[in-house]
Amino acid sequence: MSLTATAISLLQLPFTTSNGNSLQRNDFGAVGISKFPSKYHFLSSKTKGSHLIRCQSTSTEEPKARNPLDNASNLLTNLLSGGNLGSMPIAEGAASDLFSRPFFFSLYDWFIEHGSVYKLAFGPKAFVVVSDPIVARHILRENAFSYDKAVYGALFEAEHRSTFYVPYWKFPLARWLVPRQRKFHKDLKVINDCLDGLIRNAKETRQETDVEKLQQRDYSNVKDASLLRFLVDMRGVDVDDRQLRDDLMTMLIAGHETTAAVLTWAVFLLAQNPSKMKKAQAEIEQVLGQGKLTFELIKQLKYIRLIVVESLRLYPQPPLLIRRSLKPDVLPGGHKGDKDGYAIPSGTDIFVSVYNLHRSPYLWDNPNEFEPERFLVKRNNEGIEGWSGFDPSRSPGALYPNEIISDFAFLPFGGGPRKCVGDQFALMESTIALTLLLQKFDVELRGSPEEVELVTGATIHTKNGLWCRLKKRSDVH
Ligand code: HEM
Repeated sequence: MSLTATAISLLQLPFTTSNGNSLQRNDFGAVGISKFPSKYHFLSSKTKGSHLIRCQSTSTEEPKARNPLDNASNLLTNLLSGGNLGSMPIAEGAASDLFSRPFFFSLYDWFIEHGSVYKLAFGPKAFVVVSDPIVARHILRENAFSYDKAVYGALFEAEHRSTFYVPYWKFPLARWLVPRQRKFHKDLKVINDCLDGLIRNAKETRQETDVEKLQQRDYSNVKDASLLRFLVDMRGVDVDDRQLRDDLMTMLIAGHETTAAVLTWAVFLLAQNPSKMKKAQAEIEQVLGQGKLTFELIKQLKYIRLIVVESLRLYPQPPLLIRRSLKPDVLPGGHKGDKDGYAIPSGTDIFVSVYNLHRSPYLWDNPNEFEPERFLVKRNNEGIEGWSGFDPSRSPGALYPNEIISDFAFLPFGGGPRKCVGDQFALMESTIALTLLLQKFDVELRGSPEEVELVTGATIHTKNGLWCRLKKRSDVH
C-alpha cells in the first residue's frame, strides 16, 4: 500500500513527492476525498495508460421531510444544551441531514438563511456555527486563548465521533466488536509500525549535532535527508520514541490528506475548465523551459499558484475549524447579526465554517465559480462593518494569499496561534506536484456533455458518476 511510501515521502527534504509519472492512488486523496463534505465523492483507479479519478455525485439538494428521529433529537438538544445563547438565531438540524447529503451543504444553507453566526441544534448537541471573518478573527486570533482546539488529527474517525449521537468507542470491547473501530485500530497499527521502523533506522544512523550546524547542513548531500533525521540528530540519544512518533504522526496526518485533497480538487476543477488548464500548461512550458524547477522558478509559476489557492478556497480541507470555549465570552455579532454580539457560556462548541467563509456571497464575487485570477484583485469592504477587505498589498512578497491579505475571509490554514505550521510547505508541494502533473498530462472530464452541464450547475444528479482522466500529453516528452 502506498501509505508507507507517502509516510516516507512526507518526511523527505526537499520535495520528492508525486511527480507526473508516479501518481499513486493515495496521492490523489482517494481515501481523504471520499469523506469530503461536498457534492462529489472521489474514487480513483489506474488503468493501462491513464489514471482515472471518479467524481461521483452524491448531492440531492431537495428539501427533506423531517422524521420522528429529527424531532426527538432536536428536543434532546434543547433539553441538554439549548436555550442559553440569548438572541442568537437558531437553525434546527435534522438528524436525516447526517445521512441524506453532505452535512456542510446544510451548514451553508443555514448560513444563508440565518446569518453568519447561528446556533445549530443538532441531536443531543448544539454548536455555534460561524461564517463571518470578524467573528473568526475573534475566536482564532484575538481571543484565541479562550478557546480550546479539538485535536487537529481529527480526520475521519474524530469527525465521525464529533457528530455521532452515541459514544460507541467508549463501550468496553468496542475496539474488537465494532467493525469501524477494528479497522481504525488496524490502520493505526500499520502507521505505528511504519513510523517505528523509520525511527529505529534514523536512530541507528544518528549523527548528533546542534541546531545551528543542522540548519547549515547541505541536505542535498545527505543520504536520507528528512525531518526525522533532523529531529533525531538534534535531540540526541535521549529522544523519546513515543514523542517522535507522535510528532511524525501529526505531520503525516495533518499534511497528507489535506495536500492530497487540494490536488484532487485542483485536477477536478481543471478538468471542467480546459481553457484554464491550457493556460496553466502554457505557463509551465514557459517556466520549465528555463531549466530544473527551483524556488526562483516557483515564483514565476504564478497561475499554478493561483489555481492551488482557488482550489483551497472552493474545497477547503478541513472545511470546519472546531473550538470549545474555555470561559464565557461575547462573540461579535457578525454581518447582519446582533450589534451587541452574542454571549456564549463556557463549554460551547463552535464550528468556524471555512467552507462558508470561502463561499460567502458577502465576501466574494461569484463565490461558487472557479476563478483563480480573483486573488490578484483588491476588494474593498462593501458594507461589512469591521472587515478590511481583500488587499494583496497587506502581505508584500507573499507567494500565496493568506488570512492577513483577506482579513480572515480566506482561511484554508486557519489563523492565529494555532495556524497550520505546514502551510508554506504544503502550498509549494502542491504547486510542484500540479506543475509536474500538468507538464506531462492533460486532465479530461469523461462523460456526456449533459453530464458536464450537470456538474457545473447547482444540482447534480449523475447516476453513474463522472470520470476525470489523466491523459499523457503527446506534445511533450
Ligand atoms: C494543503 C495542505 C494543508 C492544509 C489545507 C492544512 C490545514 C490546516 C489547518 C486549517 C490547520 C488549523 C486547524 C485549526 O485551527 O483547528 C492546520 C494545523 C496544522 N497543520 Fe496543516 N494543513 C496542510 C498541510 C500541512 C502540512 C504539510 C503539515 C506538516 C508538514 C501540517 C501540519 C499542521 C500542524 C502540525 C497543525 C497543528 C498546529 C497547531 O495546532 O498548533 N499541515 N492545518
